[in-house]
Amino acid sequence: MDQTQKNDDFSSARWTRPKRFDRNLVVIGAGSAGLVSAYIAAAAKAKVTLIEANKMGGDCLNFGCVPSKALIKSARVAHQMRHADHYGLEAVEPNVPFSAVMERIHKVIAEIEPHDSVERYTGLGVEVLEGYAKLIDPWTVEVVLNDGSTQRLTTRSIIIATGAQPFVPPIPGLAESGYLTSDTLWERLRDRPTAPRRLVVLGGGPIGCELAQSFARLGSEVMQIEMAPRLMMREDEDASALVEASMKADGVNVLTNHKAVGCGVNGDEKWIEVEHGSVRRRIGFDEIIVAVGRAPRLKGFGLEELGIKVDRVIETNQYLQTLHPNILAAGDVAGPYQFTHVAGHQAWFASINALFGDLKRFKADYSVIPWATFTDPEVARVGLSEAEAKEKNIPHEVTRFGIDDLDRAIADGAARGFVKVLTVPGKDKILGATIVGEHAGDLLAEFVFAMKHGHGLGKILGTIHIYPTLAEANKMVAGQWRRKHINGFLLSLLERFQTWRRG
Ligand SMILES: Cc1cc2nc3c(=O)[nH]c(=O)nc-3n(C[C@H](O)[C@H](O)[C@H](O)COP(=O)(O)OP(=O)(O)OC[C@H]3O[C@@H](n4cnc5c(N)ncnc54)[C@H](O)[C@@H]3O)c2cc1C
Ligand SMILES: NC(=O)c1ccc[n+]([C@@H]2O[C@H](COP(=O)([O-])OP(=O)(O)OC[C@H]3O[C@@H](n4cnc5c(N)ncnc54)[C@H](O)[C@@H]3O)[C@@H](O)[C@H]2O)c1
Repeated sequence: MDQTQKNDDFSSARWTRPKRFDRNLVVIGAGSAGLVSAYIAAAAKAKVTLIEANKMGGDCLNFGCVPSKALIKSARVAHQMRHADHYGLEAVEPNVPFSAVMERIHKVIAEIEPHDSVERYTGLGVEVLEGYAKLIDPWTVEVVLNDGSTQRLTTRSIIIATGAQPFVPPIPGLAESGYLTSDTLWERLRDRPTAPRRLVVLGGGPIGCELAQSFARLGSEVMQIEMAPRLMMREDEDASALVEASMKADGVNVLTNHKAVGCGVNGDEKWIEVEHGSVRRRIGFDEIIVAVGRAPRLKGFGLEELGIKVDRVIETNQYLQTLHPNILAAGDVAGPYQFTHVAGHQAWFASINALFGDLKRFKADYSVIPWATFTDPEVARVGLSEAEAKEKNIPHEVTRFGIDDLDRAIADGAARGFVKVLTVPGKDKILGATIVGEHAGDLLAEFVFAMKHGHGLGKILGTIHIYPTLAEANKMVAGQWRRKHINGFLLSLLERFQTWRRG
């Protein structure tokens, strides 16, 4: 819906537009969306101010992608030590000084921090203010700086890039049980000598799965509670089944179809009550991580006062403009996806439309959006899943190659998973691809590129892939598609030709 067309009550005419502006652009939030927006604006020679209330780099660097991937790596090494006999070495039970694992995570964050730092962005020509921003009118932003002082800025355009935060469900007793979230766990568990002994992970989405598997591999007894019938509901059943089997093999006790209904503390013993059908039971734990989704940060900084709807995400049009066309939104706060690379992608549209929208606007393009969940095996997808194609009645053909048959995967002891490609019936045009397996997130790039640039499976088949690599799986699936579509008439002609040539 084009927000710029409606809601006269809050049209900009209600406020007095300054005759001139201090800045071209103010960006609120220095996470993935805000950093990229500010970077592009500075590159376009705009006077741009970036405001961050908490940590430069936002959730991805400080609480999300970076710490979780660093944790996954340590957990994977522990897993490999435990299963070293698969590679002809002696298997050993790893000794896990948990605080050292956490220290490494903080070192990794510190090593990446300079990429997103105040110094770097200042050097790029961005003015960075550390403080909390609030919209006063469609062209004025007030910042309460970390030193307690206040500053008011006037600007032609504003980008809201305030991100999202863990959603905490209203489960009775949860607050009293002292729950952890992705925002808090990296600090709260930092100095522990060992991983929590009994850990409940609430939620079976990407965060829940990545964390549950990692903690299990680092020695926790993990109970993962998911109210849906399976883990990773957004992915096809065959993909989530492989992940679930692998998590169970790692010792995660996966309880699907279980809804958390209450928590409590009896003396030193914390418990969570879960409901499965009509049966309720209590599970004791030492720590609980809540990972049941992320809610956009929408309230408390002036959006409501400007009439911008804040129900679920910031309502924007296809150009990422709110009902005030000079106020735009990007990243988790705008939806519909919650990924760092999508936040960065939206930032291009938001910043270009913010700076030049009155001359030319660009619609945010969501036609080819990839993502991966970094469980072991990884699950990566671009475009349609099989379930979505069926649900939307989209004609499609499925071609599947089992990675268990791939030379390099066999040599690496990683012979599991698949590449599944959906194509237009009778054509090689790719509608979607799902890869489950080692490095699936990296392998998917070829399909993302092909879809983005309109190349079909024929082009992938016609491309040399290095032997022996995991990437050959992409060529294999294309080869399988080709074999299904061989022209029978041509083949019989060929056979007759060869027979004739033998005399
Ligand atoms: C555990 C975990 C793992 C993840 N793993 C991945 C992954 O592997 N790959 C992936 O693509 N995505 C991953 N994500 C998602 C990814 O972190 C987010 O999609 C991404 O950080 C969104 O960026 P953003 O700029 O929209 O918001 P954020 O990174 O949340 O940045 C918003 C910033 O705005 C600031 N802010 C808010 N309000 C104000 C205000 N009024 N004034 C000033 N500043 C304000 C906040 O302090 C924050 O720093 C993960 C998330 C989590 C939690
Ligand atoms: N690798 C990645 O790219 C990556 C990794 C982590 C997070 N993320 C992003 O962060 C977003 C949020 O992830 P998430 O895993 O927190 O959320 P999610 O919404 O993807 O999954 C939450 C799960 O919790 C379940 N749930 C909700 N309430 C429950 C209850 N009371 N009891 C039991 N189960 C309950 C839901 O059924 C759902 O399956 C993701 O959608 C993704 O965009 C991305």
